[in-house]
Amino acid sequence: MPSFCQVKPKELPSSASTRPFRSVRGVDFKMKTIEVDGIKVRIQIWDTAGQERYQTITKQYYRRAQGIFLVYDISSERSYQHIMKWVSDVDEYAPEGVQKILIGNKADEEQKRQVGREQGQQECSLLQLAKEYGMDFYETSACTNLNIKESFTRLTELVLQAHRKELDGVRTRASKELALAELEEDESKPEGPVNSSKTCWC
Ligand SMILES: Nc1nc2c(ncn2[C@@H]2O[C@H](COP(=O)(O)OP(=O)(O)OP(=O)(O)O)[C@@H](O)[C@H]2O)c(=O)[nH]1
Repeated sequence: MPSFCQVKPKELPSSASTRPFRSVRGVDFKMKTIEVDGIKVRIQIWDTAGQERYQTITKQYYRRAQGIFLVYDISSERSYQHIMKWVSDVDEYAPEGVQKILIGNKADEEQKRQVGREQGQQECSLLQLAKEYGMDFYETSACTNLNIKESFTRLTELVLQAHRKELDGVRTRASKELALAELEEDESKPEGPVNSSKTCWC
């Protein structure tokens, strides 16, 4: 197993089309095209820095997010404990319907593992956390490509599903409002036949 890795952790496999990262302070940006259910989807990936000093900037990026990966390092108990903080930040700053996936990265570092895949029934066990917040969970490795494509595809699927539900909701509301407006219009019309001699100009 390599002790270091040249691959950026949130990168997708090279099979997807890419543009280089544009580095802003504390935030990296990348675009990818991936295929979900036979549909080509272009996604924007904002990789925000974890360090405290970038928090003011990075929090501003939560607002327009449709999907969020909460990433910890399986070889760092500390990074796992920080997940609760990320979760509360997401609750506070991200839009309500944002889709979330919990990621335990560096799965190739098995010999250094500090965070168990399943930590029994303990209150803050990994799966409990994922369940509590309704999140899917993957262990990934940017070194071996484990679950990288799968997790991006899943998050994209979740975002698309949520988007469809929202559109359906808008459509249903719009058609109900239209039906109501038509009903009101009908009710406001005078009853009985219209006097043609008064309305006809010919
Ligand atoms: N072994 C292993 N190393 C990894 C993996 N992913 C990232 N690394 C290494 O971990 C280190 C930190 O990676 P970064 O990409 O800077 O991590 P980050 O979470 O974006 O860090 P911040 O932006 O500072 O929050 C680098 O040395 C990477 O090569 C992985 O899956 N396995």
